Amino acid sequence: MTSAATAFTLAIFKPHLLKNPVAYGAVERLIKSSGMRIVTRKQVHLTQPEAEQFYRDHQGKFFYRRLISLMTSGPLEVLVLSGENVINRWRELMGPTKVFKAVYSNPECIRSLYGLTDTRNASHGSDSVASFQTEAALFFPNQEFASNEASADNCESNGHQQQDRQNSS
Ligand SMILES: Nc1ncnc2c1ncn2[C@@H]1O[C@H](COP(=O)(O)OP(=O)(O)OP(=O)(O)O)[C@@H](O)[C@H]1O
Repeated sequence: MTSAATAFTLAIFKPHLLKNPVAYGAVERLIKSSGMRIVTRKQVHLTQPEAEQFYRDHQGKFFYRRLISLMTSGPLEVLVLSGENVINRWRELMGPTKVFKAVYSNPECIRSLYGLTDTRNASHGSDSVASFQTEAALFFPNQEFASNEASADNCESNGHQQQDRQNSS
């Protein structure tokens, strides 16, 4: 059965979040308790050209170099999440881009709890369906993400298998 309400987003746990097992576990629990599903996930260590491609829209901004430096500083985890209105729900869970603002406006959000600076703000989330499609094509070029419950569920088990393979490699 096709569900128009099922959607996808691409989430990234930035390198400093991955290095903190307590924060990593807490964010994972937040995702699960919010009802979003983890469709697939993998850890990658971006090269400089890959990070520059991912953040090409920010080229020239004052924080661009430090952003590329952060995103290439160690492994990060990329996840595809699914669920109703998942783009907005994940962005809400993350909170505002700027950690200082996050702390005051939403003390329970991920960036408030685990962000260190405006750049090292713990996580990323697609901001639109078009962004999700571009980002998913970069990180999961051989996977299709179909908007129906059955394929999301199938993908979830595939995702665990993929994670298991990566953990064992
Ligand atoms: N003013 C800033 N100072 C320092 N770093 C910034 C600033 N604005 C954005 N960044 C960094 O660039 C990333 C991308 O910025 P963008 O404006 O797209 O924010 P966002 O949509 O909230 O975050 P993301 O795209 O990572 O989900 C941010 O997550 C943050 O790491």
